[in-house]
Amino acid sequence: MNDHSQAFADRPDLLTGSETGRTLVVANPISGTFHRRRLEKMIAQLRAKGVAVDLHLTSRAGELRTLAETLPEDVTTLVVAGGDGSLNEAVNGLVRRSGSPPALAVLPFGTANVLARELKLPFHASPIARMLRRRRLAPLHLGQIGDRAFLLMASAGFDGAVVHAVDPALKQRYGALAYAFAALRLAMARKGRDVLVDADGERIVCRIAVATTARCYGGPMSITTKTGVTMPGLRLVTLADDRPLTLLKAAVMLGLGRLDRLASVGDRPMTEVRMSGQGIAMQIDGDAMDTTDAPIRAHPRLLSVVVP
Ligand SMILES: Nc1ncnc2c1ncn2[C@@H]1O[C@H](COP(=O)(O)OP(=O)(O)OP(=O)(O)O)[C@@H](O)[C@H]1O
Repeated sequence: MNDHSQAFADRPDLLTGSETGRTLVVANPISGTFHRRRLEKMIAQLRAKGVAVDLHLTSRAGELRTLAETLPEDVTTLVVAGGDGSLNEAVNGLVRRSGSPPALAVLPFGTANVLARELKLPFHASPIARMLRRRRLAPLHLGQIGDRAFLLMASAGFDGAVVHAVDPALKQRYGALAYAFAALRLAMARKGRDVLVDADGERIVCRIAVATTARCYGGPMSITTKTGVTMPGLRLVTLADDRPLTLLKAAVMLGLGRLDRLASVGDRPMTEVRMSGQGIAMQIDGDAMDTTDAPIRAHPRLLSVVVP
């Protein structure tokens, strides 16, 4: 039993099969901070303690989703060694399984690693191996946009435009700084576009709209204090204007975890939201996505995640 046992009270199947099953580690070798030796050290430590572990390296985008959907039944833990984009693929495979899904775990190798920050996961091999052996589970609440699941957020407006504008070569080289460069360039040059948000029967016009399951955003920064991935309920966070000074203030307040102090920020619970607007850009879990006005809501399936 653990602190989250109550949250699993009506889903005991998510807590079963812990010690006897196999663990599959799927690593994305192109994720931002991939580190072969850290990966091998974690696996060696698990095997030394008798945990049955297999390793698979992805060779293309999209592979993880298929793997997660078709995992053999005896795999009870899927460890994603990668970032939030890889995790998004994994959850989209796991929610399509008919039976009880394996627990998800993370060896953070991404650039922003928002889920890892949200769950306060360790980043080094030994504490992760210990965490996997202890196998303490928490519920992982997801959102969906249309039929695609997300584990952190789906958003439209300035932040979507930044994700689309990031140069992959700069991201590989400078990591999270590449987002700051892109944001600065866009903030100075770009003509803002309205995002039209239909939120549970109300129309909101803003410049950034984020439907979030998570507390963290863009790394360790906090976009809301009113939800988190282990809690049910999405929040709709909006920013009414995206002039450079407002964006600067928003960045500072995000860093302080007090975004809701800004007059131009809205933070409300949401059930169903649609986002639209001429020429707006969208992102999902930190990756660019095609613009869609498909409904955004809580995902009906609950997953479980290994936590410290
Ligand atoms: N072998 C591969 N070759 C090319 N792309 C891959 C491969 N494996 C996975 N991908 C894609 O790489 C994308 C980015 O990977 P990932 O999210 O792991 O790292 P990141 O972008 O550095 O981290 P973060 O999302 O935390 O910023 C994923 O969306 C995934 O679809």
